Amino acid sequence: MSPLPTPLSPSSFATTQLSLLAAELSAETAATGALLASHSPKRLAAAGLAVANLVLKGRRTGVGGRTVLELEGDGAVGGGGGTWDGQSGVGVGDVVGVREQKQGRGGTGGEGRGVEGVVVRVGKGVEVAVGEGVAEGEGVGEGWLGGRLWVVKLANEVTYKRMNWTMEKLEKMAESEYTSLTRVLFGLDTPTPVSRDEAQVEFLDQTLNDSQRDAVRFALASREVALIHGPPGTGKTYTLIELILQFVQRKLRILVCGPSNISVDNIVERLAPHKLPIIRLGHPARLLPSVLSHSLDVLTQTSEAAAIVKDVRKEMDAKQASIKKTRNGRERKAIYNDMKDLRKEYREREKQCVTTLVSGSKVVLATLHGAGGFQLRNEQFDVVIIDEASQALEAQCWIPLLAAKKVVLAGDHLQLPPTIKSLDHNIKPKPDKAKDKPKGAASLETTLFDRLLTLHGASIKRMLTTQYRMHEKIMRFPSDAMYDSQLLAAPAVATRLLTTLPYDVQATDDTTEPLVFYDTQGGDFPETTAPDDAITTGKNPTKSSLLNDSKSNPAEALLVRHHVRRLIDAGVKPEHVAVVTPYNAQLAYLAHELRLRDRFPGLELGSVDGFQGREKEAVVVCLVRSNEDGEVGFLGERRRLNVAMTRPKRHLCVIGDSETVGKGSPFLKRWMLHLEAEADLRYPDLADLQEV
Ligand SMILES: Nc1ncnc2c1ncn2[C@@H]1O[C@H](COP(=O)(O)OP(=O)(O)OP(=O)(O)O)[C@@H](O)[C@H]1O
Repeated sequence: MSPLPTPLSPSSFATTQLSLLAAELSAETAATGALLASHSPKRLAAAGLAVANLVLKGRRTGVGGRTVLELEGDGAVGGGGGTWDGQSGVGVGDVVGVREQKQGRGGTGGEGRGVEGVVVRVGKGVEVAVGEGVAEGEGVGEGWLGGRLWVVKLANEVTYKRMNWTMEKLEKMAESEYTSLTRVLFGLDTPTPVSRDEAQVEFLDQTLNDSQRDAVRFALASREVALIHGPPGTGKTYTLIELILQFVQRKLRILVCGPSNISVDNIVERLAPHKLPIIRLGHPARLLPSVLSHSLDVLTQTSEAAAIVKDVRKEMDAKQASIKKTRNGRERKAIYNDMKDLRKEYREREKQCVTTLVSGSKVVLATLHGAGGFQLRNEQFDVVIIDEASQALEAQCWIPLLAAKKVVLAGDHLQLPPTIKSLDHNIKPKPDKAKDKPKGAASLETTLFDRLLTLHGASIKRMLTTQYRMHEKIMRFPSDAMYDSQLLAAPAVATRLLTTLPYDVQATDDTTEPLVFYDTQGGDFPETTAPDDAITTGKNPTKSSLLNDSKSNPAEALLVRHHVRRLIDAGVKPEHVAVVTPYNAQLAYLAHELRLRDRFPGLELGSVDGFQGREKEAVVVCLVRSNEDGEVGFLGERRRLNVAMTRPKRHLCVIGDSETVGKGSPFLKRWMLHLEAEADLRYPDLADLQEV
């Protein structure tokens, strides 16, 4: 990352962001369009981008009067092969298309009728709240919705609107309008130095460790900006809860945001027991059930403040009933007019109710996107806290920041940044948009967290150093290679093994060993490039390849199966084991060729990127790359490897070719040497891995 000029003009920053965002949306739309045009629903499903072979089981009216389609796997087709298994890449909150799945061979995802909607639930099936396009009477057994269906992720243009609006506002802002926070965040001013005396704090939670206390003190004392750097498992959220309580004690009003609903709900859940007046903004369908009692939408119907709304609702219902009774045209018209007035009154009272609820809350929580809603338009906050800030686009962070006085960002810039499609050279934005991309501009991958560290240096940051997740031996390499050897394993986790799980696990070579390395060097475990219909048909040179020359390694996949079986045979529950690999083609191979999930129900298979923020008792990491040229592709991104190796609590098993991988980068070389020296090193024999 090259250092950004200091200081940076907010207006030219905004101009650059607007072009980058336009290129990103265009890349996202182009990628979706190309995939749909060139692949069958089944292939897209196999790659985790869609769910195929569904049927409509029912429909109901959801929150906000929207139609919710309840879809389930088609029993006639049987399991596997791309049917819904609860673990595809489609998740709650995603914008998706529900489409007719044409029968027969050769059909692509671009064919068939469809509607757009938002996923509101996933589980055995998938539920989608749809917008326009589903006829009222259309339902099970009728129209195209009565046939076989599939669900595919689409580009979400809505998420760009608020970012664009925010950047346009910043672009046009006169210098005299900049807040002191804005000036500091662009390096026009330096942050006010923090004096030690200001930072006397009586901690409410006595269990906070020293680095957590330091971070809280610093974030309380800083005037404009504080970064809390939380490496994996170091209690970032734990620390933020104390910080929020301390701010509230100081009579400050707080807005807490995160890039995803789950990041926000995580905080709501942990804040709830403290009985503060808190409000969670956001569509109830997208919130965790456990936080619904704090949802603004729900409170607008159930709280005391909601009484004024209820009265009008009753009157409206009564009028509605009286319309049915009267046949006189003039009377009807009069009632309709009354209804119109009542509806207006209803909306006004609802707005008033929202204002009462929001302004009465000490802590408001919303996604970064949600913070741009009408509910917060005239609200002032003393501090904005952004959790998982290194997973958020900077333009997204500015949605709550334009009017803020102070910001606390929590995150880890040494894990993966948000995924940026326009950086993927396999996806070409439309030619007319491509020219908008400014030369040498910062990338969307540079987060606010990164940029501020480069701009103001480590003095605006405090790092949490005790981790509560990994066995000491699992932690050692990431600590040394990524975090300046600063991590410490909390005593409760430092020596934890699978054999001390709270159920019976046999002591074996695997369960008593926190770090295992199967070195597949020697050429018996070669990688392969996923066969891809976009490549093999070669009909259209612009169309996108489904797995983007994703790699798989069938022999290493057998080794994964072998190791997972050994763990499970020793008594480890499948739900306590995850297999993580950077390559989607390998995931598809494990899921569909070896059918690992069917064999070991509860076992989780995931991509490294998708597993960020998660943890498991035992994790098998399969590196896949094995070739003579020492090509490692995106294994070369050390933040990705850092995420992969910091997910397990008690057992990490790495499967990889040390010869190939070690050539990839100095970081990978160092990791391979570390594993050879410190792990239980095994040289597998392909002959032992066949199915028995
Ligand atoms: N001071 C502490 N004493 C005891 N346990 C702690 C302490 N701080 C954090 N923990 C525990 O460590 C675990 C991780 O905490 P938390 O979820 O807050 O971490 P995080 O840094 O937000 O996680 P992630 O790495 O997923 O971002 C939790 O189980 C939490 O209870």
